[in-house]
Amino acid sequence: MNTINKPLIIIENLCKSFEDGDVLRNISFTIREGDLASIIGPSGCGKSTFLRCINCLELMDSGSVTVAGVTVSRKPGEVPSDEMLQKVHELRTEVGMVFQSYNLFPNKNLLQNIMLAPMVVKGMKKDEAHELGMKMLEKVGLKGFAQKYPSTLSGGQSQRAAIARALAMNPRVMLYDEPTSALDPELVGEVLQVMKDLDAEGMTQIIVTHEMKFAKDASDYIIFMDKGEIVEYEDGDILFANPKNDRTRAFLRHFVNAGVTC
Ligand SMILES: Nc1ncnc2c1ncn2[C@@H]1O[C@H](COP(=O)(O)OP(=O)(O)OP(=O)(O)O)[C@@H](O)[C@H]1O
Repeated sequence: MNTINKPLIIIENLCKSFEDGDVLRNISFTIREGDLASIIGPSGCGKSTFLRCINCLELMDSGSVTVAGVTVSRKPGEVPSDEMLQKVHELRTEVGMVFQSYNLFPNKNLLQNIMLAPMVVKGMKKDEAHELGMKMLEKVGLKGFAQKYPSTLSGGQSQRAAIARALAMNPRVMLYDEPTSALDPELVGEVLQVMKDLDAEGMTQIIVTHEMKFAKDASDYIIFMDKGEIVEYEDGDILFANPKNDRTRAFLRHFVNAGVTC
């Protein structure tokens, strides 16, 4: 953790509902450049929705998200304008996302999987994309796997390839939605190690995870969510309650009464 780094992701008053009710309730939070934040919380509390709203895969109902200086902002009831959708597009180019299911193209080898988006989306030349693809595979420890097809890989190798593919778009931020949940226990460590390596290189990362030990050991922040709110968060060894949240006010009072300054 580097406390002098500047904010890279600023989330303000983020709200999102689906037919069954409110899923994100007025979330505000800031993540500094280079930090690794883990989001934990009970099933259905809104972790994935929160992550998906950060890169506007789900457009918020209201509030704003700023990533690397690009802001998408929406007032309650506002119909998305072309300008807003342009901002969504800009913001999404700053963010790479990795899912529980690796979503690799089965009919392409690993190198082709990684080369595709830089060539199609960014118009990169084939030679350059090839060089980039090899570099990304090396970064995740899969240099010798360039010609392999997804069906021949373990889950851990597939997930590392999915990370390499996201990295090839040169994002400022990486988001991971339960990246190790589908893996056999012995394969979890190799994927978490890639995130630790990226952290050491200064990549800003947010991970929704059930890996408590990883969250505790590797994160700069742990964000605890419950019922669509951040109820508390841990920054280094200090646990902060969310002062806007009724359920955590009592918690905060407990700290103040105990003489701890939050
Ligand atoms: N696209 C959607 N349409 C309708 N409801 C949705 C949609 N996405 C999420 N939800 C609902 O929003 C709530 C929060 O879901 P979300 O996946 O964000 O929770 P989560 O904390 O990530 O859960 P889990 O740990 O089980 O993955 C759930 O009730 C879910 O059914």
